[in-house]
Amino acid sequence: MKESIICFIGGGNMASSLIGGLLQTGVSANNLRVADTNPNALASYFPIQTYNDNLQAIQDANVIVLAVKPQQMAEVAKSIATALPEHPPLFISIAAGIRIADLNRWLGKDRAIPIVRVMPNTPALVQSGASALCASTHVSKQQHELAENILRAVGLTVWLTDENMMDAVTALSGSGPAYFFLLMEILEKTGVQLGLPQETARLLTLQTAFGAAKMALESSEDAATLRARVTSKGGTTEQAINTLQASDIQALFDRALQAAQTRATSMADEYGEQA
Ligand SMILES: NC(=O)C1=CN([C@@H]2O[C@H](COP(=O)(O)OP(=O)(O)OC[C@H]3O[C@@H](n4cnc5c(N)ncnc54)[C@H](OP(=O)(O)O)[C@@H]3O)[C@@H](O)[C@H]2O)C=CC1
Ligand SMILES: O=C(O)[C@@H]1CCC=N1
Repeated sequence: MKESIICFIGGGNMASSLIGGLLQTGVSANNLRVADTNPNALASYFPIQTYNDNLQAIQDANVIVLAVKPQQMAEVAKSIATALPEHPPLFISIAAGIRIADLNRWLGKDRAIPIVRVMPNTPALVQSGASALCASTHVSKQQHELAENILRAVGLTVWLTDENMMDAVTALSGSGPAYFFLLMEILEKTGVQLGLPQETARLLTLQTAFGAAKMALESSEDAATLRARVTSKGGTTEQAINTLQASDIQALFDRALQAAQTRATSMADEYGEQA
């Protein structure tokens, strides 16, 4: 990965998290590029080369990370196709929903293009991302390792052989940080309502979230057991958990993640097949 030139097309929220995370891990700024409709804003954040011309940005790149919105992907990929060399570089797409087959058709028409579809998440910015990766059959062993090295530099990686699982991953870990941030917002607000100063409620919320995640990651016990250890019989936690379960919090999350997964699948149809 050290010598590879990695070019991001689209420099929004997710690309910025990946770029920031890669820079933090020691990837040289000389090896990273980003193209965006508004490159000036990015140039002030990151010490890397920025472009407003995608075709100029991809010249000599070993890896092209497609990081535009799903609805922009067909147009962007078809335009890049016009400038691809005989031996195309590795493409990494992070777009929700967009299928490898559609990307290959837009990028290569009938020729095979090495594509790894990835669903990362924004904690990549602090090297704590979670990414699922799925490779097209045209990805070489070296390119497979390259994609793995890029994403592993910013967090956990898991490989999927069944691309159909990517929409479930999107619902779980792609969107997942937002669920935890929402819970943090709720806990902080409720703490204030219970009489705590705002900053105290904020700090206690964040440290509790961090501590619970760290403990769950480092423990050999499952989340249900760790929860039971907090829940003293006849105590305070029991009251809170009973209240949450009386409103069927499991059913609520079932519906929420189902809705996210369904949207990922519908985006694939909306912006893929017919695009
Ligand atoms: N945000 C997240 O947590 C995650 C996002 N993703 C995926 O990442 C992708 C990007 O999402 P996100 O970063 O949130 O979206 P953003 O809108 O923040 O980023 C997309 C960027 O691409 C730019 N852009 C638009 N058209 C072009 C073009 N033709 N050429 C170059 N750049 C262009 C946009 O500019 P402008 O604003 O001017 O249009 C914008 O800056 C999506 O496909 C999403 O599904 C995946 C996992 C997590
Ligand atoms: O909300 C979205 O569509 C993107 C994909 C996963 C996280 N953000």
